[in-house]
Amino acid sequence: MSDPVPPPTVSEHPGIVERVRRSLDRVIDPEIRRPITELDMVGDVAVDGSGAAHVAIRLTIVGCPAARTIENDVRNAVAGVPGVTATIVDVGVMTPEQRRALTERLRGPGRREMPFTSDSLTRVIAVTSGKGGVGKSTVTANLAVALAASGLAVGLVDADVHGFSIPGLLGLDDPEHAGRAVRPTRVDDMILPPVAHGVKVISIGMFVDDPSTAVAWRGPMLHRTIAQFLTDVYFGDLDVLLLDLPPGTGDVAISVGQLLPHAEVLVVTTPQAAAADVAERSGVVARQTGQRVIGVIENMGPFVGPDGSVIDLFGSGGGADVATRLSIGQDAPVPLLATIPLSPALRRGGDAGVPVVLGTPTDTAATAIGRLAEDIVRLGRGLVGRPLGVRVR
Ligand SMILES: Nc1ncnc2c1ncn2[C@@H]1O[C@H](COP(=O)(O)OP(=O)(O)OP(=O)(O)O)[C@@H](O)[C@H]1O
Repeated sequence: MSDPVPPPTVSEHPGIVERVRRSLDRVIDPEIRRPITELDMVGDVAVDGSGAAHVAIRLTIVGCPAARTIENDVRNAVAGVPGVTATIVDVGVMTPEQRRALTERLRGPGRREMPFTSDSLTRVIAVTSGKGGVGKSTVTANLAVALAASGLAVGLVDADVHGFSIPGLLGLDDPEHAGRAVRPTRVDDMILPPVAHGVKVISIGMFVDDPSTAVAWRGPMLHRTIAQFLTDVYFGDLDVLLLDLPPGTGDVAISVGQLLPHAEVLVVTTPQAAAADVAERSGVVARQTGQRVIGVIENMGPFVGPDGSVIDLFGSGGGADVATRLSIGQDAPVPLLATIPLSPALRRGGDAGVPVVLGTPTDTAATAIGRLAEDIVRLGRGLVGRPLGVRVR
């Protein structure tokens, strides 16, 4: 669609068109997370004799889900420019050439490559567990949100293909289709990850109509999917990319090990001795692919009731035990980074799609996860001579 021919600029406010344009620097595309002026989404801008500003906006695709937000933000930004009496926004769509130019600019020209190499400034942290149901996804979702709340640019890949739960935990359910996650926006072959609580999220659950579909996938298909998540999804510049792996030592863990051999690994376990045995195995497999286990998280630890009574459902000591065992064979000891207690608020927050670190930040599980996030930032990559990879914006 071509931009409308602008009316003449009013003369009694010299430079007003430039000021209107500059005000649009503050309008951020909610999916790409960059100013619309940088994304060539602003077409002609003019101000007519009555002081009405005419702004042409080019959306990436027809039916862009962010259209309403962008239009409102444009109105608000332009309304603040002295001399502007009204704002008329003409919303159009980019031409295929403009769209191609945009995707090339964001991703670089030519063949798409995996941006998360060992040279990249993004810290890649894979979260694994031995057994299912130990709260790995709940902890990962909360950790991602806590890191984002501290000012970091955070991405989260839900690689738990057989039991994807991240969209639900972060409130990314499709309001129109019960049991389905929201669909990501596609700009040509570039996928824009939905953003929840400041975290850019991608999950297999966003691509399947029937949640049981993914369960049937074999190794090569899973590998291609994870590889595609890492190359075709536009995460932009991230400080931290978290991956929620499926429990155990299956195909996905091995693929992630091959695709991201420099990833740091967090192992989640419960205090139970039986869980500790299998948790250790996932850490060992991660290490075999070259990844480094940076810590153990013990989840579902003792719950202290309001009357001070302690409910010790899963016993104790599992986390410390895994940390000790994984320390053997690593040049530095593996720390037990956090003990997160059993917490009804943590469970409720997950069910409601509002992570406890935001919904009930004073809850003991929330404070434990908050400290975990701080420790992870403080630990940096932990490798001497490597860039820290963490940048507070
Ligand atoms: N500390 C906790 N206190 C109370 N409930 C918890 C806690 N951690 C997790 N849960 C609950 O336990 C259940 C399992 O959690 P979650 O789905 O995160 O586990 P998981 O390890 O990712 O499982 P899987 O890998 O098999 O998908 C959820 O209902 C979650 O709300």
